[in-house]
Amino acid sequence: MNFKIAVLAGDGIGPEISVQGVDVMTAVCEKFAHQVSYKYALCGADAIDKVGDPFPEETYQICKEADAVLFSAVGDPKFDNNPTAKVRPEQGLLAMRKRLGLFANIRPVQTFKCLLHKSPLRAELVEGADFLCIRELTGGMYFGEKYQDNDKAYDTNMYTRPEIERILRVGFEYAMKRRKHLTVVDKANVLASSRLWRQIAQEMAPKYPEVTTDYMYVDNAAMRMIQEPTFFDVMVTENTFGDILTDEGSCISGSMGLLPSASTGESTPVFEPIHGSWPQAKGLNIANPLAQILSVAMLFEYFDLKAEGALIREAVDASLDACVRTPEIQVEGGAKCGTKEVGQWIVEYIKKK
Ligand SMILES: NC(=O)c1ccc[n+]([C@@H]2O[C@H](COP(=O)([O-])OP(=O)(O)OC[C@H]3O[C@@H](n4cnc5c(N)ncnc54)[C@H](O)[C@@H]3O)[C@@H](O)[C@H]2O)c1
Ligand SMILES: CC(C)[C@H](C(=O)O)[C@@H](O)C(=O)O
Ligand SMILES: [Mg+2]
Repeated sequence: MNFKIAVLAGDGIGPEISVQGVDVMTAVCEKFAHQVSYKYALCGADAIDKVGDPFPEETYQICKEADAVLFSAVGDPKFDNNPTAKVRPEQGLLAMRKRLGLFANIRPVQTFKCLLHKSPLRAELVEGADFLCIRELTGGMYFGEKYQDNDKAYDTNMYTRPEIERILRVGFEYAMKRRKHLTVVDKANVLASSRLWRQIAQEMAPKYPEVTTDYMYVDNAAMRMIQEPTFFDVMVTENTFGDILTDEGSCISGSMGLLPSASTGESTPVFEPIHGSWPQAKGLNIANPLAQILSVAMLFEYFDLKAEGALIREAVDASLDACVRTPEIQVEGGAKCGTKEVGQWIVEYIKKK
């Protein structure tokens, strides 16, 4: 392959983890004789500060022309603490997803054997948990009509049939490739939008007779995820619910810094950690780069380059086993490692293989 990669590092810990993702990408490309070139582009608060737009047109063009985007994180306290700011870093991320038509966000929730005790849940409970959350990414409340004044505000949770059908199809197809169990997560007992989701899912289910399809209210799903995470194989849900449930999912793995994702759809796919810019950790070399690095593994797998993805996963497992870990998942008495040390250990492992 001759990869053209757009790199959007963003804000907070974004630039630090981005470097590690790029270095891993380069190392794997060298190993497997792929060509790779990078174009760096502005987004988020950084882009607002520099050009006044969280997703400048130039960034869009760079993404559009790339084979894939390696995205890190956006967000800054100066906007988080100013609820009336009209231009916000997160709008850049949403604009990227919308303009690239990335309606399907694949968020795997997995456990690592040596990290089972790092979960706030009992190790025996999370052991073996391995599911995908398919999160709809370009619809719902995030993109529906909004209004805000000093006395009233609303967001509209709107979904159309084609939007629902295409994301459910992704859910059924992933279920077919996995353990053939799809859980449709909704709030159909209250929300009209959820009732349409459930109606369409019921229409589609007979086309996938091998898949066991069940329906679960989101409040129950939030409980079941920590009560019996091994219950799930593939869950499919709307934008807002998927956002919330996957942060919860990171507690199954043991850290927010472990969950990668792939945002796919009509145009250039984006590979991005599920976590944010963790501004408090900016520049401290403590952010876990594994969510970013595993996003690179998902990038290769998206292009059906399985050995490349597998090598990254092997290197990540080896780093964890060797206790080359960032502080939040380090063992007592373990070596002091940071973002760079973990990333570069993985790069060296790949080079030596
Ligand atoms: N995709 C994105 O760019 C994205 C996602 C979520 C939040 N945000 C933005 O990030 C900013 C901070 O939001 P937040 O504090 O709610 O969420 P966050 O994900 O940035 O941080 C929440 C907590 O998760 C942990 N964490 C996050 N990343 C980690 C990593 N790489 N390694 C280890 N631990 C990690 C930390 O304990 C942190 O306190 C806000 O501006 C928010 O809008 C952006
Ligand atoms: C920053 C925010 C817009 C974003 C989302 O809600 O989609 C983030 O939380 C995520 O999970 O990627
Ligand atoms: Mg989120």
